[in-house]
Parts: sequence; C-alpha cells; structure tokens
Amino acid sequence: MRNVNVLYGETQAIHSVSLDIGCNEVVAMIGPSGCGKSTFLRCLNRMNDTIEGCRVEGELSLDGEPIYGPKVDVVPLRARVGMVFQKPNPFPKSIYENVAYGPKIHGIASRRAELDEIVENSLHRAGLWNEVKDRLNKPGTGLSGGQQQRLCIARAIAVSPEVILMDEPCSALDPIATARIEELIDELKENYTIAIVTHSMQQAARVSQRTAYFHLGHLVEVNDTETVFTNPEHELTEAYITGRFG
Ligand SMILES: Nc1ncnc2c1ncn2[C@@H]1O[C@H](COP(=O)(O)OP(=O)(O)OP(=O)(O)O)[C@@H](O)[C@H]1O
Repeated sequence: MRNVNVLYGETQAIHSVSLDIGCNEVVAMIGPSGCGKSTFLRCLNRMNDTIEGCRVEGELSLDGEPIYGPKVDVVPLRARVGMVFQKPNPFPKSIYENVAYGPKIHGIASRRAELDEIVENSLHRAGLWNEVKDRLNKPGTGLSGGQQQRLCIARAIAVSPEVILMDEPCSALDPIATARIEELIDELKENYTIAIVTHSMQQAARVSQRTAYFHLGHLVEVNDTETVFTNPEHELTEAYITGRFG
C-alpha cells in the first residue's frame, strides 16, 4: 500500500498510509477507537466499495498487481483476500453449505467428491472438523459463538485465499474461544498472510510478528511487535501502549 487516503464524503479517515505486508506474515493493527484501523483493513479487499460515499485513493497492490482499477474484478479479489468479521456471521445454511458455498460459486469444485474434500480440509484447518463432522447438515447458526467464528474462518479458507483479513475476530468471544482462535492464527500463518485489527494489545503481542499503530487516520509507527511494545519509536505509541490514552 502506498500513500493510501480514504474519505467518507468530505471527511478524511485515512491520511497517506504506506505499508508493506509480507507473505505468511501476521500484522496487527492497533490504535484508539476511530483511528481508522477497520477502514484501512477494508481497503485491502475493497470492502469499502460497498460503503456509499467512501473513496479510496493511492496505490494498493497484491503480488505486484493493482487491486483498484476498472479492470479488476472484485469477486475473485475477495476470494484471494478473505475476511473474518467481528461478529461471527455464518450464512443461514448448513455447516457443510457454509463452507461449500464459496468453492461452488467460484467454480473451484464442481463434483461432490471434490467439494466434500474441500469442506473437510477447510474445517480441519479451522480446527473445527472433530466438533462438527457428525452434524455437517445442521445449521451453522446452531454452533457456539467460538465455533461459528471458526466456521467463518473455514469458509474463508475454502476458496484458497492468499490473505485473510480479521477485524476484531475475538471481540464477541469468551477467553477460551479467543485462545482457540489465537492458536488457529498461529497455525494459519504457515499458509496464509494475516492482517488483524484488534483492541487487545495482549492479543497483538501474542499473535503478530509486526504491529502497526494508527492514530487519527495516520500510521504512526510500524515495527516488529516486540519493539512496538517494549521500545516504541514514537511517543504517541508509547502513550497508547502504557494506557495514557485510548
Ligand atoms: N461508513 C462510514 N461513514 C462515515 N464515516 C465513517 C464510516 N465508517 C467509519 N467512519 C469514520 O471513519 C473514522 C475511522 O473509523 P474506523 O471504524 O475505521 O476506526 P477504527 O479504528 O476501526 O475504530 P474502532 O476501533 O472503534 O472500531 C471514524 O472517524 C469513523 O467515524
């Protein structure tokens, strides 16, 4: 991302942010409420396109290819850059269909056997297979909150993304379900690049290799996570991590 600006109407929410995210890296985005973390995250798979009056400027590319521009089809882009939201949002369909839906519409699998394999693999990777293998035809909405969030992760994985965006994925979960998702992030980073917005500095410290600190729409500092939390470069970062504001 280079010199990214985001405007909601006349109001600028992101000011000239440049950030590189490397392959198989977990990058955490932290900062006080309203600093623009979610807005910036949504630029990465063009989810801001769905918000009326929202305008994104600057250069954003994935594997060297621009992700904005008239020729870019957002449907395959959003398969390559999947998203997991704050509140688990399974479709009102069976557990199986939740995971199979993406591969079907993207034409990744047509035969039932292929689809079965993708569903099983994705649920395994999301750490949910053992809990649901005997109830695949039951509604996804009947799972616990933590299981639903893992189902949403399985759904994102099912279309073989390169990047997974997570917008406060644990904020609706209890500490045990949160720990399970954090373990999962650790496992997923072997195969995927992950950008996660979190309000929890402990979570950022536990799961990420690099942390980006945002303040009033500006990217103040980005560094390896240990440095950000033990020896931040900027006084605004220090004030935030020591609890002086935010
Ligand atoms: N749909 C929208 N329309 C207008 N302004 C918006 C919209 N969404 C966000 N904003 C504004 O953009 C700024 C950044 O919001 P954003 O939600 O990205 O911040 P955040 O850091 O993710 O906040 P939080 O931690 O509270 O979720 C805020 O001033 C917010 O009011």
